[in-house]
Amino acid sequence: MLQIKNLHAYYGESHIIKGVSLELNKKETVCILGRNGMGKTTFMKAVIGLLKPKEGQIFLENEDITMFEPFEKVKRKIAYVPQGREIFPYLTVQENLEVALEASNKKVIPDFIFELFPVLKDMLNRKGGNLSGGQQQQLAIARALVSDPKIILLDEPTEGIQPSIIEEIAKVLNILKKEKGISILLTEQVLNFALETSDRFYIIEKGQFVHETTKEQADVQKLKAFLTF
Ligand SMILES: Nc1ncnc2c1ncn2[C@@H]1O[C@H](COP(=O)(O)OP(=O)(O)OP(=O)(O)O)[C@@H](O)[C@H]1O
Repeated sequence: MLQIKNLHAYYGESHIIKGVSLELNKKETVCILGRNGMGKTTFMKAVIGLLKPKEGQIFLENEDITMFEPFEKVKRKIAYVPQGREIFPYLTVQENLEVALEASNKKVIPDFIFELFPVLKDMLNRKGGNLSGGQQQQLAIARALVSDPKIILLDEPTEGIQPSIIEEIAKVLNILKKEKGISILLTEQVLNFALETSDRFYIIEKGQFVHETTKEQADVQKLKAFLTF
């Protein structure tokens, strides 16, 4: 459903993403694994349109969306959860979710969001900035779900989060895929989380994919070696 072909992205003159291609199918979770600074965030920014690719193409169900602005991609049901969450710290949980509501055509926050993240229901009046890192990540995913996406892009969702909440987030991602039919493209450094959630893996090094495998065929030791210095 999402096809990325020979994508190149730059910061000014710095060539960061160097000809990356991948396919994300319906009801599939694909994970890009890589160490710090290998280009995961840059790749995600290029896919959602915060950074315009210099070369290559992105197709959503055969429509070329390469140069679309992020809001146009959101309209086409692609949601993005950035690294660091970027929730509004001075708005309450409810207000954070309502901001996303304004951008969608819904009037109320769908109930299933609170079924997935009961903790958010208990904290509706709490300021986003007063939540733990894990709760903020849950809020960020919840906010992405308000727009009823077909595809979710998640940039390092486990970063700075305690293990029990990582486990909860893994469960939610699996529910979203299996029960809601959402396709997920994520970046990670935490291999266990990736193995729990993802069907296929790409290893990124210096802006290029250097290894690709399905979960069934994955050599876990090899994946681990790519992630350690
Ligand atoms: N705004 C920027 N301007 C110039 N270079 C940048 C910018 N942001 C990142 N880079 C460089 O691009 C390269 C890839 O960075 P990127 O943030 O995409 O990596 P990453 O794999 O997401 O790492 P991390 O896990 O640390 O976020 C790094 O060499 C980084 O220094």
